[in-house]
Formats: sequence, structure tokens, C-alpha cells
Amino acid sequence: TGSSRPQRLLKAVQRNAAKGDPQSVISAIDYFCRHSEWAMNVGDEKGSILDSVVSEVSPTTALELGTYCGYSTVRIARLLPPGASLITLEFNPDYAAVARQVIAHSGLQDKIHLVEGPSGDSIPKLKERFGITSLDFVFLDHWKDRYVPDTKLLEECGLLRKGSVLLADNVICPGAPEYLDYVRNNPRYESRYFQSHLEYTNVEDGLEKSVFLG
Ligand SMILES: CCCNc1ncnc2c1ncn2[C@@H]1O[C@H](/C=C/CNC(=O)c2cc(-c3ccc(F)cc3)cc(O)c2O)[C@@H](O)[C@H]1O
Ligand SMILES: [Mg+2]
Repeated sequence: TGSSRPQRLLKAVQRNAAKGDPQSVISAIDYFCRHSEWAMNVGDEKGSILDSVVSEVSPTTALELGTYCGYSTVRIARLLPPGASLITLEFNPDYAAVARQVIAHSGLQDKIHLVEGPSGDSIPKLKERFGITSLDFVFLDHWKDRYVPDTKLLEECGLLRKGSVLLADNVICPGAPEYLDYVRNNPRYESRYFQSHLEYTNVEDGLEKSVFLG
């Protein structure tokens, strides 16, 4: 049978990006998605907003929900301070396999821990598995109806501390209405919407940044 879109995206990275150069991996994926096949990466426009939030937070410990092909994984990891690390959760083994190779091509594998499995199983094990006390930054980009349950799980597991920053993709398109309701009407969060566009299109979308107040 034929290749999958993630496999074709990986080929485009291996052909067009310089090994060990994260920016060229990002550019190769954006080019592929603009000129060959659309894919659900956060993209370059929303990616610039992601970059600015990651740079501002400069997290020691970061978590990503939904690795997919590893595009935002590379975007985040390339901006981490020395000694910092990104944990990324992915439950589809085929996507995880592609992401591992994209990450390897970027040369950032030493800063990234890709954990295969559903977030509901992995989140409660993060403290013991990685010896962390709390998360400085969380990027939510997995199934949109899982943003609220997983945010509640992060709270319950004591993984959020005063000042932890959550950044959620797609709050307009495809949309995460329950999540917006949760973080905007909850006194324990200070939320702000960053208007942008759905990756590689001019459809409205945006990111919601929410600071946990403890
Ligand atoms: C047990 C389910 C919840 N826990 C989970 N734990 C670990 N990984 C999980 C995951 N859920 C989903 N995933 C993974 O995250 C990824 C899923 C992302 C879902 N994203 C979207 O649906 C999405 C969709 C669009 C989109 C927008 C417009 C449109 F016309 C078509 C698509 C744009 C985006 O930016 C998106 O992020 C996959 O790799 C999936 O395997
Ligand atoms: Mg997304």
C-alpha cells in the first residue's frame, strides 16, 4: 500500500532540510504544507506566536500534548535554554515513528522526550518518570475535546504551579469552546487570546495563553 501523509512529510524533510539545522526542518515542513499537502502543524504564522511565548517563559520543563509529526516539538525545543527539556506525548505509533525521525533530523533529540501512549495514562506518571515537580509551559495541540480533561488532570497531579503557562492551539478552528469557557471563567487562570490564522490558510484561528495563578 502507499505512503501516508506524515511519511511524505518526513521524506520532504529528509530531502530538503539540513541535518542538525532545526530552522531548515521547520522551513521544509512549512514549504511542503504550502506547496504539496496541507497538514495540521501549528504552522509559521501561529508558530511565531508560539515562539514568542516560549522565549518569554524560557521553560526548564515543557510539555506538549499531541506530537503529530514533530513540527511544534522542534519549534519549541530549538528555543529552550541549556539543560531544559520538552516532554511530548503521542499515542499514534505511526505518527510517533515519523516524529522521532523529524526530531532526529533536527538534531534536538537530546532535549526531547517523546512518550508514546494516551495523555491520560502518561500525565500521572510524569513526576516519577522524569523527576519533575512542576511544568513551566504546556502546549495543547491534541484532540480538542481533550483539552479540558487533560488540563484538569494536570491540576490534579500537581503539575501546575503559580505562573505555569498553558498555550492552546486551534481555539477557534476546529475550535475548543469548552476549553475557552473553562480557562476564561476560572479564577485560577489569567487568559489572553492571540488572534491568527489556521495554518497555511487565511481562515481565522488563534492561540489561547492561560497563566495558572496557583
Ligand atoms: C486519548 C486521546 C487523548 N490523548 C492523546 N494522547 C496523546 N496523543 C494524542 C491524544 N489525542 C490525540 N493525540 C495525537 O495528537 C494529534 C492530534 C491532533 C488533533 N489536531 C487537530 O485535530 C487539528 C485539526 C486542524 C484542522 C483545522 C481545519 C480543518 F479543516 C481540518 C483540520 C488543525 C489543527 O491545528 C489541529 O491541531 C495526533 O497526532 C494524535 O495522534
Ligand atoms: Mg493544531
